[in-house]
Amino acid sequence: MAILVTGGAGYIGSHTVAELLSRGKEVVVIDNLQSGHREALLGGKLYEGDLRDKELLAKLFAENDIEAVIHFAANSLVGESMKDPVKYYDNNVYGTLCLLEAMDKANVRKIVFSSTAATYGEPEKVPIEESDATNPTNVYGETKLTMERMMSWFDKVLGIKYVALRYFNAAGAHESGKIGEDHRPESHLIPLILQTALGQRESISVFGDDYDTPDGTCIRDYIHVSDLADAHMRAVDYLVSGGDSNVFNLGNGQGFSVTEVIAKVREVTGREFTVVTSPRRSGDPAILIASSDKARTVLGWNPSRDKLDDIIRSAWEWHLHHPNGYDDK
Ligand SMILES: O=c1ccn([C@@H]2O[C@H](COP(=O)(O)OP(=O)(O)O[C@H]3O[C@H](CO)[C@H](O)[C@H](O)[C@H]3O)[C@@H](O)[C@H]2O)c(=O)[nH]1
Repeated sequence: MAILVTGGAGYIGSHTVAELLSRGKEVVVIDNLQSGHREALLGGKLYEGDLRDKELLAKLFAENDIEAVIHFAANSLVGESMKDPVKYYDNNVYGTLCLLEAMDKANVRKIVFSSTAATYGEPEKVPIEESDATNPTNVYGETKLTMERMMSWFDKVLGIKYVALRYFNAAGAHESGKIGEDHRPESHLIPLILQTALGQRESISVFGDDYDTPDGTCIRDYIHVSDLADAHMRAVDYLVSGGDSNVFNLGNGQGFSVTEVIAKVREVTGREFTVVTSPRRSGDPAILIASSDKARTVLGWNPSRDKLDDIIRSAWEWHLHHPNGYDDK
């Protein structure tokens, strides 16, 4: 039986496909290649198309014996979501509805999917636990929370079991050096600093140095993308072995400030570059740190690449050898 990976050509999706393949699993991917890259797929059977294409989904489920679904396909830019909410509700929420409808028709009743720390909004306390209040401060986070709520009703009414994985800040690249992060446009901190270290950007902007943190810059919990991929394997195994619907945070439980991340990039790359201070980016909480105790206890997840050093080293390898991302074959 196969695992269906939606959005399998994207950043976290492609690392999860690589992990599934290395474990000898049969993999089917659906991706509209809007932000994903064909070259990011190290294997599997690709259906190029959109989740909202009900005919394509029906064909995919008819042609393959799907055991469980791992659902990544979504738009995930906070800023864009505040300019174009229609796009986010349509692709993220309606796309998920189409997927759940097709799963029900095909009698596939297990789904693991990407949720986000953005479901919490401004946290009440850190580290954040899954039982803490969810008050998204942007459309992107709201659509992901809506997807979680939909899943819980599809469980109650139709018996579709789900695991929602709330990622904190995904970073790093695959150890093979073959796949890594390539967003267009890029908006994430670590790839932007690495592009600056490569000389592709004039400077890196620090968005705000007057936060209530020790050095005044925002603190985030960076987690290696391959550790995220591993958590997806565990979540599928958990559902296959009869686990009930559940929500898990995925982070390291350790926070690093923007200034600390920049210092680490200088250390790892040995390169000098210009850093400028810019105004705060709207909607950025000062500190986001996960409690991942639940994932550790219930899923047996133990992120091994838990040092910022490993994350930045692997990302630097990818950027050095693919300065133009997947355009460099
Ligand atoms: O040029 C930059 C880019 C980012 N930052 C700062 O670096 C930190 C990390 O920013 P990212 O954009 O890399 O990540 P976010 O924490 O904003 O976003 C992450 O969490 C979000 C939810 O909170 C979404 O899930 C998103 O996809 C995910 O990358 C933030 O404090 C941000 O202000 C800068 O100082 N300069």
